[in-house]
Amino acid sequence: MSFSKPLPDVLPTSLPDVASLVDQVSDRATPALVATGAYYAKTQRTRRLVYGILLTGLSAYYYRKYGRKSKKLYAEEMNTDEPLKVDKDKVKVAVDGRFLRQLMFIGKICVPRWRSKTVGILALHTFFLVLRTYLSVIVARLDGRLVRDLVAADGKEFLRGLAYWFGIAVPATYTNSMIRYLQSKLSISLRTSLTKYVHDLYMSNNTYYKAINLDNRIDGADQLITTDINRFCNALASLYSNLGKPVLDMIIFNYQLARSIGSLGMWGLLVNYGITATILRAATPAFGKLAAEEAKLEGNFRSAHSRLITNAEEIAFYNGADLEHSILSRTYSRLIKHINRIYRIRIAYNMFEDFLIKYSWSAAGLLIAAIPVFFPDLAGARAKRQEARIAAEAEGGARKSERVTGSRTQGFITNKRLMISLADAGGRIMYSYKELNELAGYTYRVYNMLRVLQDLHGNKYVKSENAPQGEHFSLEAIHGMLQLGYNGIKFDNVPVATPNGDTLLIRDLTFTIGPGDHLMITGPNGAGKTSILRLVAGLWPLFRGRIDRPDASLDTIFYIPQRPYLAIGSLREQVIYPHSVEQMRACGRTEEDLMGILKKVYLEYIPGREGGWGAVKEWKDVFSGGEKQRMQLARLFYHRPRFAVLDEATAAVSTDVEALLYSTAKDEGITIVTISHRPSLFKYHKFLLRVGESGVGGQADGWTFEKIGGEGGGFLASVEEEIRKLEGELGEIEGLKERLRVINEELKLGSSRDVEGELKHAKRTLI
Ligand SMILES: Nc1ncnc2c1ncn2[C@@H]1O[C@H](COP(=O)(O)OP(=O)(O)OP(=O)(O)O)[C@@H](O)[C@H]1O
Repeated sequence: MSFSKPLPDVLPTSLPDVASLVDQVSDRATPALVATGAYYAKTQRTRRLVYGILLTGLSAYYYRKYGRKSKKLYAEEMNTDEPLKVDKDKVKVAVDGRFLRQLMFIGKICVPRWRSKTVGILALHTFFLVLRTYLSVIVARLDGRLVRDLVAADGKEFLRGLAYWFGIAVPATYTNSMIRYLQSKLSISLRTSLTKYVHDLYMSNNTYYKAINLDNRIDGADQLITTDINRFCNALASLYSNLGKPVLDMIIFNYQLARSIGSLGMWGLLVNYGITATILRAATPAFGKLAAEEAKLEGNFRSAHSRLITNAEEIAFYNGADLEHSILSRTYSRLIKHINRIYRIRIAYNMFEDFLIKYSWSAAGLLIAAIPVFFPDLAGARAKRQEARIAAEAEGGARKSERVTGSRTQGFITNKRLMISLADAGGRIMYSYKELNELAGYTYRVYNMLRVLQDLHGNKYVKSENAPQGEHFSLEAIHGMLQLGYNGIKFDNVPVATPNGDTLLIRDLTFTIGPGDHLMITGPNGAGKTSILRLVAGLWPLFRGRIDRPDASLDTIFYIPQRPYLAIGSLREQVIYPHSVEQMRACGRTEEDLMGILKKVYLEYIPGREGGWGAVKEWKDVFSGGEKQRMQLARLFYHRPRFAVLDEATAAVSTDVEALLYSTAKDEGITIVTISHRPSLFKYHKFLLRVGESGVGGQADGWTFEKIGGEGGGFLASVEEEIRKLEGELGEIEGLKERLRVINEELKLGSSRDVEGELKHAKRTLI
């Protein structure tokens, strides 16, 4: 469609490249792992052969499970050429291949290129994470040394160790606070990229309108954009440090430990991790799904409140507080019930997790740290070297045993501290699994939102599952053409149908108006009058036919909708909407000009009453219904378009303002298209389009287009019809009068004078 604005350049146009990246990595990783296994098998001892086979087997297993399978499984879903199908009843969230692919898709939007601020923050963050791990190793060693000197009662060395301890505290604390700071910066940076991208999509090509009116795949876009993106970014940034740091810790500490506790101890540790991870994975409840559900319920609760604020006056007039109260309570209790369920699930899970990670791991850690003490032959290279050195240096006897004890104490304390850090790191990785699950939930929601917004931006829709059968048109087959640049409005065989294509409102509409051809559109409620404008504005899909219309700029065509809209901002901005103050100044318009415009619509008292042009208020609550409509007319005179489309825009203004509006508009060379039921407006127009007439097969999808006052007496015919209608209604009054008189006589309630009074009143009301 010619309205289209190109998609932002960061848009991943298709996903297969991401998917193939995953595949390439997996394809390369597997042979590399196989080769590593083979290397171990060939060059080392039998024990390493077993490790090699184990490693190869494991990697092949995981690749088959999550790599290839996920590619096939999710190929259709991840294909951005096809609109995304969202099953709202069945939330599919888990830490699996689909999650990784969705995360990569979003990641590409957050970090579109390597030379970006986010990558800089990430690099700095990584640097501090590595530094912290390095400092932890130094602290562990220092701890061992301090205890050794304490046991040996070596005061001088002990004090020196203490000095080092304080020396390390400064970079260590700085590193810790930098990590926290960079984590927040990372989250903000991710959020900024995502929000900017979403705003670009949402606010162009009428995507925001389509998301609400034409497609029901996402609920509560506001909640998704304001809250879910934020949660996603926080979860992702915290996961990076919560997962990145412990993973790094594990590698470095394991390496350090291997040098002390020997490879048996190391493999003991790895087996311990493997078993724990498998048990936890199997036992972890579906936290991702629960988080996605929670976010949805939060959204419902929030939107119930937003609706109340938006419609406060209407609800108050209806006295609808009780019903609205029950709606609010219901949405809140649904949310709380769900949150309570999550908490209950967490009690058992946390107990299990703590037992497994804190207690069983500590016991395993103590056992492993004791290996060099009880089985010196199985100890690591460093421990053996140290023992040998002591043996060579010591003269023997008591002196040797003292030094051996000191060394063992130092080794044990260092190992214990490393084990504690390792257990902590391992624990955090395991705990992160829960966070990872929650991240999967937010990823699912954000991914769906992004994909649906991209679809809508590119006019790709998915028909509702509940759409009635036998519909006339399909959102998946839009063949119409909307052409800009025409000096008039021209419809050529355009069917006006509801967006889901199930109702044909007007059959093959064809008419043309040019400059000065003021058009009035009339017809019964729901016949499709406003829908004609929706098609002209490009809001609804044009299934077939062709529409030619002026360019989309404000000085060519201007719409005044049925429900007046008042924007956030000053009084000045209400008149010039959607211009900004800068645009107004650039056009050379002043406040005096604005005052002249307000005079035309009899609103010149407003700036004085409201405190000047700069006053900022909630204007929808400040203006009366008629004032709101007159403000809309003021906008029309400010923009002076070539064509103005008024949808019941004068229903609440008095007839004198109405008359002035039409004569002023015509004086200013504005061609008017009016939607109205009121025959009194006929006289201002040149053409009349009636919709909702009897059409093919007696359906109300017919229409007539005629010249008012032209040949065939279209206008006169309509006036005569109106007179006939009024006479019919008056005839009914005569009948009622007679009936009332008879009843009054029967009831002996007196003369018909009071009845006549009633009737006079009724007549006055009618006229
Ligand atoms: N987003 C939508 N999706 C599906 N149907 C819609 C949508 N918006 C409006 N409709 C339906 O389209 C039909 C025509 O609506 P339209 O607003 O064009 O009527 P109208 O002739 O302007 O009525 P009125 O005189 O009451 O303003 C109505 O039946 C309405 O329910």
